[in-house]
Amino acid sequence: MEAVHFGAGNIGRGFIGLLLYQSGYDTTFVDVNDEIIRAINEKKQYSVVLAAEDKKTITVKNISAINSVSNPEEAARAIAEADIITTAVGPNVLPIISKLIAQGLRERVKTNKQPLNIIACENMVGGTKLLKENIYQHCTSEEKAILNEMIGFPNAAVDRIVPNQTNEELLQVLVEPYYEWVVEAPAIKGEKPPINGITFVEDLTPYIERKLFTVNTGHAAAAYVGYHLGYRTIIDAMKDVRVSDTIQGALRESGEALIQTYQFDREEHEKYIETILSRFTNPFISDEVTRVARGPLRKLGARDRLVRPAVMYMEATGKVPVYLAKVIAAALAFNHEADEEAVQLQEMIANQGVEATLQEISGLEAGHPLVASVLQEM
Ligand SMILES: NC(=O)C1=CN([C@@H]2O[C@H](COP(=O)(O)OP(=O)(O)OC[C@H]3O[C@@H](n4cnc5c(N)ncnc54)[C@H](O)[C@@H]3O)[C@@H](O)[C@H]2O)C=CC1
Ligand SMILES: O=P(O)(O)OC[C@H]1O[C@](O)(CO)[C@@H](O)[C@@H]1O
Repeated sequence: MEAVHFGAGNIGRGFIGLLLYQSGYDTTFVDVNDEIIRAINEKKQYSVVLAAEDKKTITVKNISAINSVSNPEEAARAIAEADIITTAVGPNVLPIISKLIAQGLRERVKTNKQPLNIIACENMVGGTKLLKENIYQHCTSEEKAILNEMIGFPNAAVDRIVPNQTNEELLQVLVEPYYEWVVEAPAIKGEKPPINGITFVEDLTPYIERKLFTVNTGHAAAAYVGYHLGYRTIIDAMKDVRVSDTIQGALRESGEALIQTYQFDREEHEKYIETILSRFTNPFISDEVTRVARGPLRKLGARDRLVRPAVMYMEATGKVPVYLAKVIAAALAFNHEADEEAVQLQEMIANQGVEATLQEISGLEAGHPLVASVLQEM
């Protein structure tokens, strides 16, 4: 079985590539980082190390890589022949890879009548849907009609903490042992992809929202408040009671929103929160606050991990969140100079003020009580 995976980064190598290998796929990574691409083609394998006491190491084999910028024809050919396509490139890159995928699918449908599934593994609601919409922008109506029959675009939720890597061996990846990959079954074309480790569900919405508004909301709280207080790593930030109190409060608020919206069992949800918090303090992982805080414009978006649970909380309880407002305020203050979105955010604030900036990024209308609550925390 042949897999094409876009993005040979932390999640690409440390999570999706690993599971594809363990399920019997030969994987072609498509990326733009020439150093990584050359290393994959030269070594033809890499190690995944589990961040736990025994540092269990798994060797991932049967891999190759293509540079989509210098060799788009070869990448399109790989897409045409693939049995599964996955991505872990970041939400902002999905529109960029869509033209190449459309080109590959156009070649594919001329000769290959097998159904194919494309799964975006990104931290967002509706990642594959967004990718599909972008692919379809490059297709004619006739092509879209054919793709509708042959290509499945299931949305997915992926959960595994993979920090930035500082290993001597370039391709080696350190990952937390925990993982969860949930895929919506009804959108699949043909047989379900035989990937060990995927949980197929009928309705993804509760799963992705529970994950995004617990793991990622809590992690973002640690990162933004931790950065504000001068911490470099998540584990150090978590030791500060001002950070841990804010996380607990933010997860109580997002938890209330999730429980009331999706009728999750309260006790089960509290256990889920505890598991998540213990993952943030894994002593075998050193995760930088600037990695977890990366992309504040995206993270302050209407459907992302801060504003959406805050609005859901207001809809569910009629109250304005306090702790989520604190985290949104800390996110607005994120001014890390190496982060393009943080620089852009600070320019927006300097030019038009905090209130107008928050409204523009989050889509909250003027006079929204959440905006007032955030401004109080600044
Ligand atoms: N690192 C983590 O713990 C987790 C990350 N995610 C999600 O996974 C996605 C990837 O994140 P990471 O692996 O951490 O990022 P990363 O930065 O380590 O990897 C992204 C990869 O995409 C490549 N890329 C960039 N532009 C490209 C293009 N035009 N074509 C092909 N490849 C391109 C980069 O060169 C890089 O190798 C994001 O959506 C993230 O939110 C989800 C769960 C956990
Ligand atoms: O990958 P993003 O969306 O930029 O955000 C970082 C977040 O993703 C993760 O990498 C994994 O879910 C977390 O470590 C963190 O909450």
